[in-house]
Amino acid sequence: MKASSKKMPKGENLFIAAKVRPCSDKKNLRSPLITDSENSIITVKSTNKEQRFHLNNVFDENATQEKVYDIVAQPIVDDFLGGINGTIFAYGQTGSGKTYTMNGNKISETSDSPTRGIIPRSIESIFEILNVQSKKDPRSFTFSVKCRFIEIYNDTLYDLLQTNNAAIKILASGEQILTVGAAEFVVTSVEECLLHLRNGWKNRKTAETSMNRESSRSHAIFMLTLVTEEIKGTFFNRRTSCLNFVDLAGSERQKQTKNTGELLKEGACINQDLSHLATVIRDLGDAKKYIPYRDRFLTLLLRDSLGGNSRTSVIVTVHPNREFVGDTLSTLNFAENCKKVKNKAKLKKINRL
Ligand SMILES: Nc1ncnc2c1ncn2[C@@H]1O[C@H](COP(=O)(O)OP(=O)(O)OP(=O)(O)O)[C@@H](O)[C@H]1O
Repeated sequence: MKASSKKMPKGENLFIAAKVRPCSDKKNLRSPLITDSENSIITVKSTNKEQRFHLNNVFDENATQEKVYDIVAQPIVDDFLGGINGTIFAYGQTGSGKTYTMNGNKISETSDSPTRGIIPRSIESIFEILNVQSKKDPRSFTFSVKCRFIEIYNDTLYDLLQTNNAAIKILASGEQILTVGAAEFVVTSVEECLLHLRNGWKNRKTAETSMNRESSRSHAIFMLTLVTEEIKGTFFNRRTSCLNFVDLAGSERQKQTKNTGELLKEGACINQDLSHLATVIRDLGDAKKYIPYRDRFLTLLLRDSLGGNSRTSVIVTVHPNREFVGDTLSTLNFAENCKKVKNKAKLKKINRL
């Protein structure tokens, strides 16, 4: 299988898209956002100025989940099948549609549901392509897919696939980032993989806040590892690649959320992680020599996805309501900084028989 970069610009830069969710308040029709999807520009009108952001893609509030998948995720999935690591992550303020974009409208949606998100669509595409290849050539092509699912909650890592939701450790060993103690399951079909995804999602920490009825209180990372073995003439080709789907918790302003107690503590931890992520992205954009990945679990886990051996797509989600214009600007500035980050995705070498 060949790695390809269909629809994604050649080169190593991160692919950055913005998505506007539908307005939550029908009376609030004076949205400060103007989307020009044809030219991939989003403009924010605040009190007395206009700020334009030119990204790789801009999806307006009518964009379908299928379109978002085709542009943001399919090229990364194709490369993953060809042996190249990939990451797709969603970033944005609380309630702006990250979980909707990554997973869908509900935890379990059927395979014909138009609202299913990037993760189930990617899983379907991966197994469809692998099964076609292995049926065509069962003696010379074999594959194995494994999945893990972890969350970072209040500065601790948990395994979402273990019923006791066990705490796990993260270790940086040379080029590798290891999640020690995380369960890893072999999955042989779309259904099996989706079952783990849904079970893990149910274990994820969420809570009702004033901004979102089911707000994620943790960063969730669903990880797939693929090993393919192919014999071509006198060549034996073994490739390993990882694909991470990251649904970050949303940034939140205490003034707006009015959270107290545990929710306030969680919010502070989420904001610290996101602020450190923004620092790492800025430092990478400025080509600094030392990047402080190790200072937070989130950035350590994403080390390869940001400035490392991976192809990465970032989808920033924004709310069209005027009251959130400050958060929208902050999210789009984050997107603007991501544009400067360069990755160095590598394909492992072919071994001769
Ligand atoms: N494109 C969309 N179309 C229809 N509904 C949407 C869309 N995007 C988001 N929503 C709805 O908006 C609400 C908030 O979305 P979601 O939970 O995905 O936000 P979030 O960014 O993940 O929030 P948090 O950071 O608080 O977890 C949900 O009820 C979701 O169904």
